[in-house]
Amino acid sequence: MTDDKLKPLREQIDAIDAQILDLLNRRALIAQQVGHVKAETNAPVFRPEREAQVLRSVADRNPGPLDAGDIQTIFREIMSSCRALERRVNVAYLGPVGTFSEQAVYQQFGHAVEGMPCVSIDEVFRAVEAGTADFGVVPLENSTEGAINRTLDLLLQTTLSISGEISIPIHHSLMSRSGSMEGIKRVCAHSQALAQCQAWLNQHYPNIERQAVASNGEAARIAGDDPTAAAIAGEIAGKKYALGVVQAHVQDDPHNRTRFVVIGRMQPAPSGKDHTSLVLAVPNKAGAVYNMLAPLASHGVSMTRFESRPARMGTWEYYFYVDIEGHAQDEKVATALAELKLNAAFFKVLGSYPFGL
Ligand SMILES: O=C(O)C(=O)C[C@]1(C(=O)O)C=C[C@@H](O)C=C1
Repeated sequence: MTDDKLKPLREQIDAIDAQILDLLNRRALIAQQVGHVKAETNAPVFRPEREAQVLRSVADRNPGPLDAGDIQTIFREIMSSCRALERRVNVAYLGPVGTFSEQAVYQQFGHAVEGMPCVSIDEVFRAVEAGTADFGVVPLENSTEGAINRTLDLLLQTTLSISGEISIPIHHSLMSRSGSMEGIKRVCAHSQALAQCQAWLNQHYPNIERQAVASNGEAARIAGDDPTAAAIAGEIAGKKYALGVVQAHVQDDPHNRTRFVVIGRMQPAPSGKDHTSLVLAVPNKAGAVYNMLAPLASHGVSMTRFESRPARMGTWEYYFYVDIEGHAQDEKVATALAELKLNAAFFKVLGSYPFGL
């Protein structure tokens, strides 16, 4: 009975799938032509501003019933596969596989990329600077724990630019081989993850040793090998090492998120909705920070983030990491930046890039 009703509906789905298949391949053929044009001029294959515009436009035009976010996920993968026909880009990230950094790579580039897990944030920068990887993805800040200082320090020194941002919800799970805490003597995780779960751990397992390891992926690997170790990590990492979930969502803040940035040698053109990241320093005198930022207000440029970091050596006391709305090529931003530069003892534009989706 049910099958009788399903048959004509499935026939309609089959017919539509044939059309989708045809259209996808027609799109891919055009992307291949784009690839040839780019190859002639050595132009970059990955164009974050164009991808952001396509994703915004499909979400805006989406009539439903499919969810706009789901439509974007589908189109991100379509563009990823089309891009891979032009050339498959390599993306270095803080490994091992199964970490939130890897998830951030796929959220930005789709799955048709070559992921290159690296052992440290330094290694990610080195791989991109040396040209071994086209892009890198590094964590910049966590909503509970604040800035990732190593990333800030390396952004100051590097010749690379920020070409994208990605925000990922961070849900930590406590996991072990058996899926229980019986016989568990230590809980392993990255120090940031231990910090993000400390109230929960204090309440539930105050007497179990906590061990900081290089990454949550590494913690999951350890727990996969050692029946007396549990790991705090994302469930993707847990699945990779066949761990059972003792308790999901053990992070203290349910809205915990990490913001990642994409680093590379290219500088995206304006997409219409962009952020620009800067590093500034001012001479150490009263009112200097206030004066430094005055051009932003006077030209109507909004500041979305302000972070200070000790300079450690040299003439200035602090570096200020500032994010603003807009692209460095937008007229009012360009004017404000030119004025900022005049007042600053140190001034570096880290990059302009599309708003994270
Ligand atoms: O428009 C381009 O430059 C393309 O290469 C096409 C395309 C796409 O599939 O839409 C693929 C890769 C780029 O990152 C942007 C868009």
